[in-house]
Amino acid sequence: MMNIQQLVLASHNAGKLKELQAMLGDTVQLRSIGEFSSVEPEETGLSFVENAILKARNAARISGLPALADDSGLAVDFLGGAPGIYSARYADGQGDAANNAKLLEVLKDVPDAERGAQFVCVLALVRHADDPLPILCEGLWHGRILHQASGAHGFGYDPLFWVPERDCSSAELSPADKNQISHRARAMSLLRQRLGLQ
Ligand SMILES: O=P(O)(O)OP(=O)(O)OP(=O)(O)OC[C@H]1O[C@@H](n2cnc3c(O)ncnc32)[C@H](O)[C@@H]1O
Ligand SMILES: [Mg+2]
Repeated sequence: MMNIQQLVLASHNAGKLKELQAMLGDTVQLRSIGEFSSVEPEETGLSFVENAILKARNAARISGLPALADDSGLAVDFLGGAPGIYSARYADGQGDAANNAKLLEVLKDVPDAERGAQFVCVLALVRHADDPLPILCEGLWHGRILHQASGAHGFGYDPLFWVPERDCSSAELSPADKNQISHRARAMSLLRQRLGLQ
């Protein structure tokens, strides 16, 4: 298939870069789009897929390199899938702590049985900015929203996401453990297969 040694990661999120680079190992060098531009494209799509493609094309255009984008988020059952594609902007751009505080507040009277949620990750890889056939891989991770934050690893909503198969929050998992079972790990495993990396 494709022989990719260097990819630009179309993300300004340091947590994603760390996780994706750890999953790819030495086979592929991920360069951050931050090396080329500090301007973040507006995520105007209505789906994770559209936003991932939009970010990947933008990064390929700016860098001249093949580009990988990750569009991800948290879909809460009780909220009909919100914040979903708006997860990063849930508290109007005030950042992770504000997003988490808002989610806890909105769910404060909701019992455990109705606190189901899934992390979603879509990876999009384009060979160049106008690639007519982006490679798309998705991963889901099912869990539940805790009543309070717990754990210091990871990023974003990790302290609020209870992982049933490990009986702890995803911020209590070691980075290596999270990278084995997360939504991002599942999407990356599919991408590695598509690229012939395993
Ligand atoms: O768009 P880029 O530049 O990649 O960075 P971003 O942080 O804005 O990324 P998204 O637009 O994809 O929004 C993803 C949101 O979902 C959250 N999120 C995604 N994956 C996560 C994970 O593994 N653990 C915790 N939160 C996660 C993340 O914190 C953001 O609030
Ligand atoms: Mg974003």
